[in-house]
Amino acid sequence: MLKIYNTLTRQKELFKPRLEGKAGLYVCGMTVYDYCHVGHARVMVVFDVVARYLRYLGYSLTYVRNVTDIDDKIIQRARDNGEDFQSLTERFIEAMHEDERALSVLPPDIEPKATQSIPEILAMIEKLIANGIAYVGSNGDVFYSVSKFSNYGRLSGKNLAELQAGERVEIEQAKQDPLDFVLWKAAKPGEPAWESPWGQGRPGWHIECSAMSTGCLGNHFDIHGGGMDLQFPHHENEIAQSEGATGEKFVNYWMHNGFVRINEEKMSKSLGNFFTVREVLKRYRSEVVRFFILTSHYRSPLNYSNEHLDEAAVALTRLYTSLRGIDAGEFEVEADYEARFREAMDDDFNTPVALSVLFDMARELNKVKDSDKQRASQLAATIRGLGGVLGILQDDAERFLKEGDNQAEGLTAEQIETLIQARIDAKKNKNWAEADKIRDQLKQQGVILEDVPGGGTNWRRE
Ligand SMILES: Nc1ncnc2c1ncn2[C@@H]1O[C@H](COP(=O)(O)OP(=O)(O)OP(=O)(O)O)[C@@H](O)[C@H]1O
Ligand SMILES: [Zn+2]
Repeated sequence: MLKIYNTLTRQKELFKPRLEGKAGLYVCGMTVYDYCHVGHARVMVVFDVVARYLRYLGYSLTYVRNVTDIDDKIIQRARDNGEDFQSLTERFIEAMHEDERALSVLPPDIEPKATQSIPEILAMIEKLIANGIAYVGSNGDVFYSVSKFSNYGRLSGKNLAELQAGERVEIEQAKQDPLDFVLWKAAKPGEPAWESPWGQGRPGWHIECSAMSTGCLGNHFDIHGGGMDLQFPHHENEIAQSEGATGEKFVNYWMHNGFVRINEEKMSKSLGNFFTVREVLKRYRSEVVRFFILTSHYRSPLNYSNEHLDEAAVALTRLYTSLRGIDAGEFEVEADYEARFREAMDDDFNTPVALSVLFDMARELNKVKDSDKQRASQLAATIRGLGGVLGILQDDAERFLKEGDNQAEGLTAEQIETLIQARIDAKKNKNWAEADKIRDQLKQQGVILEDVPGGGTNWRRE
């Protein structure tokens, strides 16, 4: 029986769908003004596995992941580029779809865009005003009145009094209360805008998701997901808006994935510490990247590093090596291993444990390969069958293993020079540990450093 960790109740709960045999899943998707980084890839892959597993369990699933295609950062980037915002967002939506295909992420059933959901958004804001929960501010923006929603703060475990105490004296006079958030922004000159009862403007970020999710899945649906940074305020505000407008419960299970981190920090566009999916795919095969993401439980942090990706490549190669030369034939998935795999996945989608079951199978397969062809084929069929639930191990083993050799490109000269410079800087700062670490890292990549007497560093490939 599937159990899901529900952020709302802070415990694992048995998954009971609202409607027998059916499930609805909504995930907050990308704000499309740049290429997807590995953090975004994690959202895509994690919820792709959730969707695949729900379907494998027999649920008829509707999976919705939105696209935020209008917001401040989009407007700013389009302005910087001197292009209109649609040409910017179209380009990055296409790039996102390419990344998704590369990572074997199956497209969601519905991919609503904010700019195409304006009527639903307006209807919800009007409902909130009619219910006395939203108001038009003195600047023409429409705000949500947080104090009118008694459950505010439940998801993120904050209470109103605490939040209010944390707010500094209001700077924005248009609001009645500092905690109130914007539902509709009045247009400034030259900004993209839509007609509304409150004049030209555009939707706030939170209302988009309330309108798109309920529009696609109904007022009350099963699962809502996104990165853990979205718990507050985004998802808190979604609950307040949706429940405030419909009077019904909004979502039964809230799922949040942990961050992809670099050196203990969230990988993010704003911090500038990110690797785009396409950069990473130049060095690692897409299946390795997908596998890497699955090696960690979705709620745990996932530390991005070349070493971890190299480890993922080695591990995946081990699985493919076990499959080499074995014809899976017509065999069905073997019941005992499948039960163990399911037990892992039923436990809040525990992919690292599910992968360990695949490794156990590979070990047995290696043992019986020469002695028991029948058992070997059955195991191969099981590895491939269960691997498919995770979206891995569907390639031809021979091809995967051969490609592996060609792809070991190593670091580019530019990357090597950058690391050498970082090592020189570390030494200047007497940070010997860091300097040694860089030397070792380069050595692992087959690059040998030779310090020149009197300063400077030469390098060569092993
Ligand atoms: N480093 C990360 N690890 C895991 N999930 C992430 C990471 N960064 C963003 N996400 C998630 O990706 C989804 C899309 O987010 P969005 O496009 O709004 O990016 P963002 O959070 O603004 O990214 P950034 O922080 O890089 O600017 C959200 O569900 C968000 O929580
Ligand atoms: Zn959202």
